[in-house]
This record gives sequence, structure tokens and C-alpha cells, in this order.
Amino acid sequence: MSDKLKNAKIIFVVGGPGSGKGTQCEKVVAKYGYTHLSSGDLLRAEVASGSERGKNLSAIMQRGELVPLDTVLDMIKEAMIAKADVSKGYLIDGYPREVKQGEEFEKKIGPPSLLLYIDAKSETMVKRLMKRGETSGRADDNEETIKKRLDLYYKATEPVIAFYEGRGIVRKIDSEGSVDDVFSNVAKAVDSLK
Ligand SMILES: Nc1ccn([C@@H]2O[C@H](COP(=O)(O)OP(=O)(O)OP(=O)(O)O)[C@@H](O)[C@H]2O)c(=O)n1
Ligand SMILES: Nc1nc2c(ncn2[C@@H]2O[C@H](COP(=O)(O)OP(=O)(O)O)[C@@H](O)[C@H]2O)c(=O)[nH]1
Ligand SMILES: [Mg+2]
Repeated sequence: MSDKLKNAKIIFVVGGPGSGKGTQCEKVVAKYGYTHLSSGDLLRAEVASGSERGKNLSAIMQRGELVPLDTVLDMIKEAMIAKADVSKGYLIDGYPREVKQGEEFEKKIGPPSLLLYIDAKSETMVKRLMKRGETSGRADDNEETIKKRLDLYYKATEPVIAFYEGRGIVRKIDSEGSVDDVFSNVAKAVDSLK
């Protein structure tokens, strides 16, 4: 476990693609001053940098597959350490994507206090992503890749929720409603930490 992050308050934000994780995280940042780290955003920044590592990542992400565990974890850890002196806590968005990622995170960084499970129906997620794709410029917001991302979510990521349920830290949030309705439930869960 890392020294600088020893007492860090950590919230995992898990849910399917397009469920509204990023949207809710922004609101938690505004209200609670947490640091938002989206693993997808970190990877996209690496791709945008034009680095050799970024080129490899780009192809994997366009196929809707998972990039190697160590790559994402190192990026998250670096970003956490950079904010350690000023952060009230961390929202880790879009990670863990599989149980193994959670286990490695805990070995290298520490345990989460809460897992926010942002839950929407698959039709809702597809609809939101197709709409987001009109303006996002994301290479993976297209019908074919969305389908692969959803399949992988149900296969690899849903077991993560069951894994942490055993520890009693999962709060399931229905995200079919409006952004503000969803946030009122997210806020209750975050408040329960204090
Ligand atoms: N821990 C992670 C996070 C992201 N990715 C890669 O980055 C892509 C985009 O991740 P993210 O932005 O988190 O996408 P989604 O959750 O699918 O969508 P959203 O931004 O809508 O949450 C994933 O499909 C995957 O290829 C990954 O491999 N491992
Ligand atoms: N109606 C509705 N739309 C939402 C909600 N949350 C997010 N969206 C929309 O759904 C899309 C995906 O949201 P995003 O936060 O990027 O989801 P993520 O993929 O889980 O990070 C965005 O275009 C949002 O505008 C919500 O609670 N209600
Ligand atoms: Mg997102």
C-alpha cells in the first residue's frame, strides 16, 4: 500500500457505459471537493499525447476491449499521488472493470470505502451513448463498439459489484431519472461516509 495515500478516502464509481458516471462525478466534485479520476479520460489523454504507448491504447479502446491492467492502474496511482496533499477524497470512475483490477488496486493503493453502482437499463445506455456520439468525437461512441462495451460490462464488470457487495460497501443508484434526481441519491450515499 502506498504511504502518501494511506488514509485516502476512496469511492469506486461503477456502472455500464453511458450510465451517467461522469455526469454524477462532476456534481460530486462541485459539492464535496473530491478529486475525480476517470480511467477512460486518463487513457484518452495518453492517446491524445501521441505517445507510443497511446498508439497501442487507441486500437484497444476502439475495439471496446480492456487495456492491460497495469497500464491503467499506474496511471490512476500517479494521478492520485499528484493530488494527495490537496484532495478530500477520490472518485475512481470506470475502474475496476473486472474483479482482478479491484484486487490489484487494493494491493497497490488501498481499499475503497464505498462503491457507487450507477444503474441504468441497457436500452437507456445505448440511447445516451448514441446521442453523446453526435458530439463527443469519441471513436468508441458508435453502434458496433457500444455493443461490445456493453457485453464486456455485463461479463467482466458486473461481477465486481457482487464482489464488493460481500463487504457491505455497495450503494445502488437508479440512474433512469433526471440528472438532479439521480444526484440526490448519490449525495445521500456520499453523506453516509462522513
Ligand atoms: N479501467 C479501464 C477504463 C477504460 N478502459 C478502456 O477505455 C475505454 C473507454 O473507457 P470509459 O471512458 O470509462 O468508457 P465507458 O465506461 O465505456 O464509457 P463512459 O465514458 O461513457 O463511461 C473502454 O472501452 C476500454 O477500452 C480500460 O480498458 N480500462
Ligand atoms: N436523462 C439523463 N441523461 C443522463 C443522465 N446522466 C447522464 N446522462 C447523459 O448520458 C450520457 C452519458 O453520460 P456520461 O456521464 O458520459 O456517462 P458515463 O459513460 O457513465 O461516464 C451523457 O450524454 C449525459 O448527458 C441522467 O441521469 N439522466
Ligand atoms: Mg465517462
